[in-house]
Amino acid sequence: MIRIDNLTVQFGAVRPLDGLSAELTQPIIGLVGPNGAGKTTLLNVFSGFLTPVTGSIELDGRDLLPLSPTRRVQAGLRRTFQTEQVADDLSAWDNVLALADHIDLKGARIGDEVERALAFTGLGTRAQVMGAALNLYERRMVEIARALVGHPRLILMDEPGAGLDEAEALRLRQCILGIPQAFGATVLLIDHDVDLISATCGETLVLDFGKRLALGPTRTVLDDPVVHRAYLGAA
Ligand SMILES: Nc1ncnc2c1ncn2[C@@H]1O[C@H](COP(=O)(O)OP(=O)(O)OP(=O)(O)O)[C@@H](O)[C@H]1O
Repeated sequence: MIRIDNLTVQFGAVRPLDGLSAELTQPIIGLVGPNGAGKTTLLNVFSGFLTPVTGSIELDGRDLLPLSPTRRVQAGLRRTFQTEQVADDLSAWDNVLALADHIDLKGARIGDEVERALAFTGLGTRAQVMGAALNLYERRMVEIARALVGHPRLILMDEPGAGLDEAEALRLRQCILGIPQAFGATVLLIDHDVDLISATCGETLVLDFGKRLALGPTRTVLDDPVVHRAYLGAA
């Protein structure tokens, strides 16, 4: 369970998040809104890249914001990025293993976890391929595999579907859908692909100008005329 309370981020006169509060309880949660609504800013606050001027975030009852970014990783917070962070000169295996630098898993156990994460994301046979030789879809899956290592509790995904073709988007969808059961983690998913959000997210939070425009079951939220006007009509 994620509890966001009165979160405000300010850059000069701009407030990318403005008094945002929300309780999120589903295993897969959508985060949508028009360009500039504050979605990535919210992920940056979760990760510790940004400090809000007010507010708090609790993950399963634990106050997240006082923790350093590294402690957040140890507490089970994971993230994939809009521009994927895969090192070209490391194999898929070593790219995933890199997360071990931030967690307490050592030796054989970390190897087992890397293997499981790569197999789950369909990269089992690509483990020794260098990052530079992986295609866009495979690089996205490496990012997701990295997020699955070391008992994740909350995985933040920033537009994992961007630039994928239809078949790849479908495989991504199946992967995301399987994460809560296979790894016991919640997924908070930003994407402009409404089909991906609809197919995966039990609930969806809609931001507009840094404020909460809607929150509820995904179908209800996406059918809301206010959401349509602010977001879907403009998408
Ligand atoms: N470092 C910064 N300094 C000043 N303004 C910023 C900074 N980062 C973000 N903003 C502003 O905050 C607002 C929210 O940006 P954010 O990237 O969170 O939106 P978003 O919903 O993720 O958009 P998109 O869908 O385009 O990725 C925008 O108006 C943006 O210009």
